[in-house]
Amino acid sequence: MTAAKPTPATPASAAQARAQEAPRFRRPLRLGTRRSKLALAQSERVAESVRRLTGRSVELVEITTYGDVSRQHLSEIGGQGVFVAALREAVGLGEVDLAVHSMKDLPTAQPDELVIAAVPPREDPRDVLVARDGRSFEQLLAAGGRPRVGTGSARRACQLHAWARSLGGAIETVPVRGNVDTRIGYVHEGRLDAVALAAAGLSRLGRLGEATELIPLDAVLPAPGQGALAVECASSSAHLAAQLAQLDDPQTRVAVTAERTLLAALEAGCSAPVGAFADLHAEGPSGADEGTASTATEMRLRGVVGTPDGTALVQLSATGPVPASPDDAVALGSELAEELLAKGAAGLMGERAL
Ligand SMILES: NCc1[nH]cc(CCC(=O)O)c1CC(=O)O
Repeated sequence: MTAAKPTPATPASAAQARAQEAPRFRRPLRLGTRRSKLALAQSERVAESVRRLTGRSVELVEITTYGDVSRQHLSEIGGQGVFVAALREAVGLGEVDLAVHSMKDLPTAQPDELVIAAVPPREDPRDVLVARDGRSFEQLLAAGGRPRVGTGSARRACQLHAWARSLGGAIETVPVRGNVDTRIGYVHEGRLDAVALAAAGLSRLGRLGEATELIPLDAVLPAPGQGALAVECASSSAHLAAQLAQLDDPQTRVAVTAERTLLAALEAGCSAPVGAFADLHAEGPSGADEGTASTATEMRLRGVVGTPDGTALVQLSATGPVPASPDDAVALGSELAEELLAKGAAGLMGERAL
């Protein structure tokens, strides 16, 4: 600390300055959230960023969604969209000012009255395994029998079966749902040999250390948008949207835009076995450097579609210059979707068990 100086007449921080510029915005912002630990963790993290950026207080408003109370299997009640619908409704009705969604749970159709004001920097997009006795996937397979792997996701089931086969083994996938504790509990209770989860979810709960393996992207592609968040507000809240835009990471936005375009173009239901991942990298042979924000020149979009038993699977990739705007990312997503459809993707999705 330097010696005390006379207190300046101007506000001490940029945030306070902004708050003073717009006194009518000083009531607390209401951020609608689901009540699960994961939703609360990611909502609180975004709330903290919004407080820092705007100097406004932000309060969390818990909203119970049908998906939280129903014990039905997700594919029967309409997939992850059920979690999002109630939050979107609350934003649309002005009951809350904004909502934070896991991007992968967000339906690809964007309602006119809502806008994704920010897509913050993405976390690790990969899936992980939490396996018994700290075992790797290969070790589980080597133990013989058919290890029981819990997942409620057709995408994960499809690719995990295919991965096991590529290693000369076989697994049994067991549908599970419930929160992270419940799922991991099945492994500790000995009911399952492993469960597959999103790294980002565990990480946001501070539990990534419980993962026994980060599943390589070459084995299992994540759900479109996995690891990313969407900060949504009413389209009519232009001032708020402009403030929230400061949380936006353009690279994450173009990547998830490409992935979600692929999903939409495949006309896939949200429980369909579609994986997609776009990464930005420096030009050159595939597998070259990851490419940082400044050096990336290309974006590669990978997509996979298959049957839940993993016996049929189409995986392709498309590479283009780093999109200058989300619209350019749409082009790459559409192109890859067309190629996947030409290779029979529609037939594979049609075969999925409902
Ligand atoms: N399916 C529910 C869901 N929605 C978002 C995440 C994790 C966070 C993310 O992917 O961004 C999870 C849990 C999981 O799939 O393990």
